Amino acid sequence: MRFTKMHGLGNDYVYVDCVRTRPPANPAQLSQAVSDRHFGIGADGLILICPSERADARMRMFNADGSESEMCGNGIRCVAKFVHDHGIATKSRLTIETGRGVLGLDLEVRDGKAVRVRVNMGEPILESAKIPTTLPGDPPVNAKLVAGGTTFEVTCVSMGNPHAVVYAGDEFFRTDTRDLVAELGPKLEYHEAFPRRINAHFVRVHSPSEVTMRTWERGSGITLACGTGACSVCVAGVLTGRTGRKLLAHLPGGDLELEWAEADNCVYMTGPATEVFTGEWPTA
Ligand SMILES: N[C@@H](CCC[C@H](N)C(=O)O)C(=O)O
Repeated sequence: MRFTKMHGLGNDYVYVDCVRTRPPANPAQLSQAVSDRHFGIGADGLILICPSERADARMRMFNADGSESEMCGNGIRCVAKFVHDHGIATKSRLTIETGRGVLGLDLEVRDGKAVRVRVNMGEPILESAKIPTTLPGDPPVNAKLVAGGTTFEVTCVSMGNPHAVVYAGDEFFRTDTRDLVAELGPKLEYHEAFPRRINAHFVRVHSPSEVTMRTWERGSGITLACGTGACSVCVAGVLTGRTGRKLLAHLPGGDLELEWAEADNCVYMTGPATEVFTGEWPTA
């Protein structure tokens, strides 16, 4: 099986062209195998680029544990780059079908290759999270819950896939002694309030237009960036009055530009997409 390793801000996936080659029989199992950083290719998961009747291509994304997610923000930028650079559709405006519908993308092309992509990530979904306790006076997306013995105030936003945003102290950004994201991220992911599990983001606000965030991803653990997560942080910032509609998010792997547009209620995400190498994965 031919594959291409790509990343968006270090959020890396193995991409397989299923437009021109047969799709893998068991993508969940394949994702676990290729993602293994010691015995596989090494990745946060697997993304299949498939034919679509409604868009230029369709993506299916699998986390490193084999679970399938509805969407991947860093992944969709790389899918667009692959579709463009590898000649599936050589336009600078593309549509990609995802688990949350068809999304539109604008590619910045240099020397024939897409380098940056702006994605219309669609409207945030705010009523999807089922949370037992809401804070008095807060919208239902805000909740207080206890995970791993720590009380969290979370803001839940779905971008097709579920996210919990926590405004956290400096201790969540230190990794020299004890990594609280590694310790408490999984407790939030598997919290009983989230029957479909959740992606957890720990955010420090610098100004109304700038944050730093770290992520614990559902099904993949700590990653260097999460695109849908950064969109949820942008929305959560507006909902909680902490940040404005335009946001620069610093993630461990680099920066994303975000905007929750008033005009159409959609979230726009802009960031890079990078191809690393191609190879052959042995199939039985
Ligand atoms: N890294 C992604 C999100 C991948 C899916 C996520 N782990 C989930 O299960 O929902 C992104 O860039 O959005």
